[in-house]
Order: sequence, then structure tokens, then C-alpha cells
Amino acid sequence: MSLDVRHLVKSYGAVRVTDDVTFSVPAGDLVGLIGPNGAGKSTLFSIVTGFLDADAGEVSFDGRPLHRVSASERARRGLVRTFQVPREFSHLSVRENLMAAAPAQAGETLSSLFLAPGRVRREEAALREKVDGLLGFLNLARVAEVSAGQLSGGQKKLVELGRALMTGARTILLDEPFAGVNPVLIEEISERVRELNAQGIGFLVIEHDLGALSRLVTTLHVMDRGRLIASGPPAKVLADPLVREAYLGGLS
Ligand SMILES: Nc1ncnc2c1ncn2[C@@H]1O[C@H](COP(=O)(O)OP(=O)(O)OP(=O)(O)O)[C@@H](O)[C@H]1O
Repeated sequence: MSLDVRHLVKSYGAVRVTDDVTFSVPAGDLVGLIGPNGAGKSTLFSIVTGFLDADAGEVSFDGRPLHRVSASERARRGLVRTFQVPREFSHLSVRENLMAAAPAQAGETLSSLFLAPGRVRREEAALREKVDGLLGFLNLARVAEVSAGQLSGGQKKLVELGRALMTGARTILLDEPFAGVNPVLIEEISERVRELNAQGIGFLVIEHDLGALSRLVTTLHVMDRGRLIASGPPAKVLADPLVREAYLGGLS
């Protein structure tokens, strides 16, 4: 399902945090979004996934405009984000975190518990099977019963990915999946993303680890001070003098 962002504008006071941003994530593509601190990347994610309203511009998913569509409805349609700081339920186990991310089940209404017990049982069995499958796929089976708050940074990122997958997402926006993650788990997360992408799930990934991101994505978009300044294959984009200048400027 393609994601299309057209002429997106968002200001805080006099500062344009996203300034006429236009780009697409074609269905099933693997795309990176980079830029110096404060460039506007996370704000863009929040607008695309419905956590924040834009001042102007349009976001469409699968050809349908998302104007006034809530974040939860966007998730139901298959467009889901993760957060820079994972938002797991720290006191719940990893398994419970995944269960809690599933779309509403028939068993959650009291009436269907009485009127359709067979359906409720079937849905619960299917849910358990899905969670077991994901725990195995994400290499989290060993820690399934551990409180999510006790996991390493990288494992928490895997739980976030698992929670996104539980919703049935078709396009997932990952906000800094490698931040605070050790190199071994960075490779593991990358591999899982590649496998999911091979199954047709599209990704848009914000990341400051440009080496790991470049090995993962086919296209990079670069933001600087709210504007999109470059797009293309990673090697070409990272060699672009305008991009190098943006990063050096950001470091000074
Ligand atoms: N609620 C807000 N009110 C005012 N300014 C904000 C708000 N949220 C973000 N900003 C500002 O908007 C700009 C863009 O922030 P944003 O978090 O989108 O950047 P980013 O590219 O994701 O940065 P980083 O890589 O550091 O996470 C920053 O200057 C930030 O201070």
C-alpha cells in the first residue's frame, strides 16, 4: 500500500518544522528518512500517522486521503508507527504486550462471550498462535514471560516491532530502531525488517546510524530545517555536497 505525502506544512510559532514536504513510500518499499537533529523527521512521522495535525498538505494511504482520519483508524487501515523511546507496557510481560496490541477481539464484549462462545474461543486460539509465531520470529520466545521493562534497548525495539505487526500493519514507520541498540541486535532487527519487507510490508525508517540504515534501505530522503533537500539511492545521497553540508552545519 503506497504512502503519499504532498506539500506538508507544520509550524510552531514562526518556525516551519515541516516546510512543503512531498515524497512517497511505494507499496512494499524500504525507505529511510535522515537529517540532523531538529530537522523535523519525528514531527513528520506524527503527522503521517495521525498523532498531530498538519497546517496544510495531504497524506494519502493506498490512494485514500487521510484528512481527519484518527491515528487508531489509520492503524486499522494498516499504517502504524513505532516511537524513538519504546512505549511498551513495562510491567506487562513481552507476551502480554503483544496480546494487548491485537485489534479488538469478539471476547472483549460481554454479550459475545455468552452468545458466540465458539467464535471467542477460535479467535483466542488464533491470537495465541499469532503471538507464539511472532515471539519465535523476533527471537523473543526466551523472554516471553519477562516484564518488558526489564529488557535490553534492542529487545524493547523488537517488542515495538512485534506490537506493530500484531495490528496487521502493511506499512510501518520505525523511529530510530537502532538507537541505544548493540551492533548484534542492530543486525538482527535489520534482518527481521528485510524478511518482513520480502513479505510485502513497507517501511519508512528514521535513523541516525547512517551506515546500518544505508545497508537496509533502497532509497533515502534527507530533511534539513523542515525541508526535503535530497532523495535517491543511499550511496548517491550520502555523497551529495548539500547533504554533507547539512550534517556538518548541524554539528557546528
Ligand atoms: N510541540 C512542539 N512545540 C514547539 N516546537 C516543537 C514541538 N515539537 C517539536 N518542535 C520543534 O520542531 C523541530 C523539529 O523537531 P523533530 O523532533 O521533528 O526533529 P527530528 O528531526 O525528529 O529531530 P531528532 O533527530 O533530534 O529526533 C525542533 O526544532 C523541535 O524543537
